[in-house]
Amino acid sequence: MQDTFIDIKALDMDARGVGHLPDNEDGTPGKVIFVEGALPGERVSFETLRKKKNWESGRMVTLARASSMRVEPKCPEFAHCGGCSMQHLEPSAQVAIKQRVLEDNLWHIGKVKPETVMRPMYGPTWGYRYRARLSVRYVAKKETVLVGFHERSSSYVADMKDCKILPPHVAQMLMPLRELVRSLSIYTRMPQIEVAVGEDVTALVLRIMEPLTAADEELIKAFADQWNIQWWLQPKGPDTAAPYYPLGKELYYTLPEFGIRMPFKPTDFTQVNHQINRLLVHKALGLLEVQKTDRVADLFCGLGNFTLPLATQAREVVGIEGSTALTIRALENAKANGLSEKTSFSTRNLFEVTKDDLIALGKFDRMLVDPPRDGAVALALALAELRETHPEMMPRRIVYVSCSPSTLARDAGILVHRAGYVLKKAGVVNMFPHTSHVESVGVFELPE
Ligand SMILES: C[S@@+](CC[C@H](N)C(=O)[O-])C[C@H]1O[C@@H](n2cnc3c(N)ncnc32)[C@H](O)[C@@H]1O
Ligand code: SF4
Repeated sequence: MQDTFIDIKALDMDARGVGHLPDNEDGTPGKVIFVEGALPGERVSFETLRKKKNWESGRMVTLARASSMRVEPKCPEFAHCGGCSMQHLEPSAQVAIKQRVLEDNLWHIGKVKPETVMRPMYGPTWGYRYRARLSVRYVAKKETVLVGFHERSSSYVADMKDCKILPPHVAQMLMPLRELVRSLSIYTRMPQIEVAVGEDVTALVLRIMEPLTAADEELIKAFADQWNIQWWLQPKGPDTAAPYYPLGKELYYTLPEFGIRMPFKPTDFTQVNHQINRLLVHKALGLLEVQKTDRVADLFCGLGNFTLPLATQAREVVGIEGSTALTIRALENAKANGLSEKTSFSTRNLFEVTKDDLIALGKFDRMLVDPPRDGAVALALALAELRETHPEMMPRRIVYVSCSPSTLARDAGILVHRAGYVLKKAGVVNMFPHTSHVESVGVFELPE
């Protein structure tokens, strides 16, 4: 059978090329086709993997016309590993596409346009992933253990011998980790290893479903000595993770611009890379235009990543977070950095925050919001209601840091069309190069 060729017009959120089959004989448009590995501007043939009434998805077979933006993927695992989806696209074109995704979402979902689209923020392009969850699987057929990310659209673990987005010292450990796991008595009972890189130490959290034997303990201690890492053991949920060997090392990152040092646990939420985090904090605080006399809210504050730097500039900062463990860490970190007097923290489910809660919290001059993927719809609605009854209590400026352009767009729609804010600026942060994750920032202001 002859291959069907199509022209690729766009890229979808999973970095698949999007094209159409030719129009049908009755004049109706041909099916939409999503092609893995194809880029906008290219002409490709494809092999179908899924077929639905209105669309098909598949994999590129022949590249008849290549995009000028196509580059050779740096990682040999790229073809099968699900960790990256855009390595075949020139890095600046990846960012341009993410910016388009952000603007399209803001317009189509939120019906808003920023007054200014900010220049993208760049961090390191390779070796940036300081936090990662690696899956561990024993493959009986091959008599081997795999340690790595999942394969593309599958639950299998990729046969990942190297990785270009993990820091080189972590990537170098991938093969030795396979050997280590295989040599342990419980090699079928350890489903994952979490990695967290601090400034002085790299922690590996070993999820164990059965206790280690004395011989296992010797082996993993020798590994820690050889690779200069700290083992943590996690027998059950994330709260059970505890340092194991060697003890006395502390995982932390710093924000030198603000003289802040942040200890953290490897299972805590921290931004993916310390360098880009420094830029993000610098940029977000600049956009918030904090004044010395301001009372500021940091919502979804985690361990205080924005709260503590804010406290060096504002009169008072109130951090609110859903996880008790992180709230406690934020309190400890404020104390360790001499910022307790200017900060307070509490645990609250912000997915249920109401107008009355906002009134009870008191007036904030500015607000930093950094929610998980679900966004902050309850907050946006609460602010819209506040406008009706207590407009004097609304924060003048909001900086919204987002890891999901669609929920940012939804919340931006509410903030602009119902709460009366203006979307002054929006832009992307290239926090996750080569993946389809889009990190972005929006700046909202009340008109004078
Ligand atoms: C993207 S992280 C930001 C953390 C922090 N701002 C930082 O930069 O490290 C989102 C935070 O929201 C918290 N969170 C998730 N669901 C929440 C909820 N329903 N209410 C309050 N906080 C929540 C998470 O625990 C996490 O700390
Ligand atoms: S996640 Fe690592 S191993 Fe997988 S494709 Fe990306 S760079 Fe390669």
